[in-house]
Amino acid sequence: MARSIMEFFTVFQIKALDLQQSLQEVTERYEKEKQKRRALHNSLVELRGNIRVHCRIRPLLPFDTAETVLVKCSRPGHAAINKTFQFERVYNASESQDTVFADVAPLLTSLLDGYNVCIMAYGQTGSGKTYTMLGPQLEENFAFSIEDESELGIIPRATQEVFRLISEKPPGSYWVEVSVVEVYNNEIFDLLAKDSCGKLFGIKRDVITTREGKSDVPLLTYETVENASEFLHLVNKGLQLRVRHPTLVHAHSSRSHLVVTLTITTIASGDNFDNKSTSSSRASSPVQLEATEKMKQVKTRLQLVDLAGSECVGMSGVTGAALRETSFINRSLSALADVLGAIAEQRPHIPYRNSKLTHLLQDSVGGDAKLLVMLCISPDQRYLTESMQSLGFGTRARQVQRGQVKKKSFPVPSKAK
Ligand SMILES: Nc1ncnc2c1ncn2[C@@H]1O[C@H](COP(=O)(O)OP(=O)(O)OP(=O)(O)O)[C@@H](O)[C@H]1O
Repeated sequence: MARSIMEFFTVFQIKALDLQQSLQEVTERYEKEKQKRRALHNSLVELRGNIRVHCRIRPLLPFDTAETVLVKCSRPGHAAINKTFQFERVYNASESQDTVFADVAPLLTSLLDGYNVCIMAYGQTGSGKTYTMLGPQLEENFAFSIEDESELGIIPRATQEVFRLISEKPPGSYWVEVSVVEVYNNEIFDLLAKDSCGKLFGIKRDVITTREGKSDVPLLTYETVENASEFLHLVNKGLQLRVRHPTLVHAHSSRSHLVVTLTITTIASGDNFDNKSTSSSRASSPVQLEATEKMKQVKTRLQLVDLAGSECVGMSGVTGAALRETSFINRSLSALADVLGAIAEQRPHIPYRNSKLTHLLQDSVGGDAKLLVMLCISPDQRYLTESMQSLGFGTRARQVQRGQVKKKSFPVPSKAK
């Protein structure tokens, strides 16, 4: 009896020790994870110039880690692959839209602090770009489902977060405008333009370079939105005009690049604008008045980009018009890679104008925006070549050294003479 009680206590002690150990392990792991998240948060807020790449992968191998992707493969008739890719963050299959967004959210704080921000999804067709940026699409049209909030992608969540952050600021100090554009067959379409009956229909627009060297789309429709649901409603309507086409790889393949832009205008308040200097430089003419009013505003831009997927024609089995679309998609994506290559090599000429996509994204890719690339990788071993290409694109993007990102601030008014 005494022996079995002793045994019981020993077992109990060991169990208690186990429990204590695993509790300690869990706490340590939790602390490590918290530190990592804090570091990621800080690095996003402090992002200065370089491009960050996060990789969303429905795994090639079960042992991809939080920062590395290991591709290891031997196929008969092919050279064996054993390659490791390093990114700022790698998401595995079990990581939710919530987790992905939690890593993106700090960029939105930067947006209201005066930085331009661009988040861009890149990857092979069917790899999850639209899912990551918008959420699951409805079958009947291109709209995304807003029923299940946990499935919402970066675009709707980012808008909710922007409006939440604005609600914490003094009323009337910010306003938000939205534009929705698709680049299809190397043409730009304004998806919020309306016909004479007020019905949305995509009007062709052009992209130009302004005298200041910025890219601009004259006559583009900007709609003012006052809350996230107005925004979602508007974007969903615009999305129904987006071109899609079934392919052998993806039944609802996007055939165009989608660029949703939120322009935030910050109105100067007593804190961020020197009222004394304004009164000393009081406007004496309409031109001067307009100039003074402009000085009281700062515009920052959040560009959210769902690129069309790179595609191997042999795999997607497209013919006719869809084949033409594929050729335009692949050409514009290689123009994007060329631009990154030229920036990386610090060439004097950056070929932005080789495609409408790069011309449109010029200010975000080469300019002063904080840029995050969400790399999406297909889980299917059949698409290994395309996955390797995407992983290579992400690696190149990380090597690009850009100029410093610039914070927009209110200009200091010159003193009146
Ligand atoms: N992480 C994920 N979890 C669950 N489902 C996903 C995930 N990523 C993608 N999917 C699903 O996979 C399918 C293809 O995804 P999606 O439409 O986002 O691909 P895509 O990269 O945008 O393709 P394309 O470039 O051809 O438009 C969709 O049905 C989508 O809901």
